Amino acid sequence: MDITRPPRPSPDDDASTDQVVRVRGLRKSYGDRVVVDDVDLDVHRGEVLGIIGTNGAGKTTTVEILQGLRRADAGEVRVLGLDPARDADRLRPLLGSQLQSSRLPDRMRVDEALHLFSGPRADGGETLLDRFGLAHRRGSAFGSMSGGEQQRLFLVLALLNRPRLVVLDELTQGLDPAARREVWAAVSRLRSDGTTVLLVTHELAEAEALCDRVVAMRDGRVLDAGTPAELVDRHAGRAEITFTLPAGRPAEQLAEVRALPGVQQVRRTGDRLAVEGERAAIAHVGRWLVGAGRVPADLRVVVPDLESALLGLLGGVERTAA
Ligand SMILES: Nc1ncnc2c1ncn2[C@@H]1O[C@H](COP(=O)(O)OP(=O)(O)OP(=O)(O)O)[C@@H](O)[C@H]1O
Repeated sequence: MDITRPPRPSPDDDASTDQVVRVRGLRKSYGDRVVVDDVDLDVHRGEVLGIIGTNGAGKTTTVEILQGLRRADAGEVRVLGLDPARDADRLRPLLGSQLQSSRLPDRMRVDEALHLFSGPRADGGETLLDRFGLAHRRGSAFGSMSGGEQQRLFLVLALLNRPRLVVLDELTQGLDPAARREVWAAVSRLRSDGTTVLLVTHELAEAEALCDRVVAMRDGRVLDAGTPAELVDRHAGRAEITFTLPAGRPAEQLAEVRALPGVQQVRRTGDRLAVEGERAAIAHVGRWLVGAGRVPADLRVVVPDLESALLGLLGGVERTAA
């Protein structure tokens, strides 16, 4: 398993006008503790970039530096061509943020919040409420809204001033599964609109569903970056397919399954097979079962996902350190 750092992009990459965020060699310490350690990050226009990783990995610190809320100790940071430390006033109107600890006064109504957060670039507050399913709540107090509605309101507020970059930090933390799905649907609408989004999350299913690319961090460092599928291919365990063999000749069937593309290991216990392999093996075993005449009732497939990829990545780091 290769957990080496991804290649550092050359300085010329900045020439692309599609680059919304460009970070090179970012460092930040609190006291003598380094919490962001030589981080490179790129966000391109129209993409949803996820930052995932362990607790205390430095994710929030990184996105707060990008927004000019904290100062870097070293490194180059450009957001929409601006240096957040020097140009915070010019940058702020171009960003839409939902921060990890966002909250509004319980008695503030939705329409009051829209008014309060409207800047000179604000546009289409009513349309946004409608799009995110909150039009009927415009007269409601914040404190009377469900967790999912509150988070969707934060999305509306983050979008109100037509930002060129939206930063979402732990958007679905503490939400129940149904509310989380509502918020995911809202973010995926942003994605299909081509909004550029930087999303910090612990929810790996969320990152997998919503992000074009993800950056995995631990202890202030980037471990790897790529599309969710690339990280799964590089670091997740194998796919596992288990089933009872269809009636026939088990020894021949076993040999056929072993020979299927992507299959790496087959264990047989009685008439039950456990097949391990690349994700492609799922398709080939499925086709073989259909060809064998009957899809077994006990067919079970465990597909490697981003969660197993992150665990594999963290495990790889530990093995390397040992
Ligand atoms: N103001 C601060 N002073 C001292 N240490 C801090 C401060 N803010 C954050 N830290 C520490 O820096 C480290 C990185 O914190 P950060 O919030 O960036 O991590 P994170 O990856 O967002 O973590 P989590 O997923 O738990 O929110 C943590 O160990 C945290 O305790």
